[in-house]
Amino acid sequence: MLRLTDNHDEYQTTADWLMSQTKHRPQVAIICGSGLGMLADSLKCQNSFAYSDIPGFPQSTVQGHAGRLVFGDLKGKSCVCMQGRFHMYEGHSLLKTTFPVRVFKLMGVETLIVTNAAGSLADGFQPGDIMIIKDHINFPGLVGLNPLCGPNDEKFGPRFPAMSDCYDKGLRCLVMEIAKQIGVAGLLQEGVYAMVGGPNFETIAEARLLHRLGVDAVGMSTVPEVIVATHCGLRVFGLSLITNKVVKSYEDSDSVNHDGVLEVGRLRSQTVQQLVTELISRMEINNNENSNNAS
Ligand SMILES: O=P(O)(O)O[C@@H]1C[C@H](O)[C@@H](CO)O1
Ligand code: HPA
Repeated sequence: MLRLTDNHDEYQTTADWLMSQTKHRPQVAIICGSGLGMLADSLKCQNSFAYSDIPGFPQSTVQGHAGRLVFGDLKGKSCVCMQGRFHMYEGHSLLKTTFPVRVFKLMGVETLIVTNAAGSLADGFQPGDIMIIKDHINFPGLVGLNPLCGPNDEKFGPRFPAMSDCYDKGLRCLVMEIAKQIGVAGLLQEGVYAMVGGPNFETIAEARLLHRLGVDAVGMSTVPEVIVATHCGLRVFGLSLITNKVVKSYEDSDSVNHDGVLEVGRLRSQTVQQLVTELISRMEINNNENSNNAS
């Protein structure tokens, strides 16, 4: 079993170090998926840190994940943006892949926005569509690979957290509204994201299985971050950029590759950025600066 040695002090040490290096006290955290690192570009008054300079932080090894933490202001809200996330297939434990989420909680963040690149199973979805995540299936979790395995840290949350409403409904409706107002509603979908372990893409038999199980989009990340965020009481919103259709037919000669995934990220970067910027601008924040109950 992958374990899992982090303790509360390790998160606190990293949070304290960051708060000693920046004046920003973020209310919103954004995790950028493959090829979506430009989400940090809209932040004003930036302070940025290479992951390699942050005590306790894991390192990004995947192309399209720059490995930088960017603090800044966006439309009156203080934000922190991860340009690069950590994946289980890189060799990190699941708890390590979610390390920043608890650090953000200790810094006072109350809302987490997760983004990813994903392949579509749903028949009506096209590459370039943007899927609001309504729910997820945690395939690694179904066989016991869950970031919450091991001793529970009650300071963060309960032993048995509910996951039936982890993607905030109010924020999902708000993004639908925004999409209509900025004229991109035609690109928007809503659906179920499934996490698989990767790093290989799916076989055709696996793709057919996922399709039958009701998966709309599949990827290799996000779910552990959402579980840890929900466990510690963060409000969560998630977007999948559909970068490819998952091949479901033996007759189909298409095949997916990471460069193609990054290319669709570049093509849709502006629209994703617009949606996330407007969401942050319009979302309500409790302004509970550093009044979290996890410290
Ligand atoms: O970090 P995300 O989930 O956006 O990355 C996806 C899944 C793999 O890491 C990679 C495959 O192209 O993109
Ligand atoms: N499968 C899994 N992960 C992915 C895909 C895919 O087709 N596209 C982007 N990330």
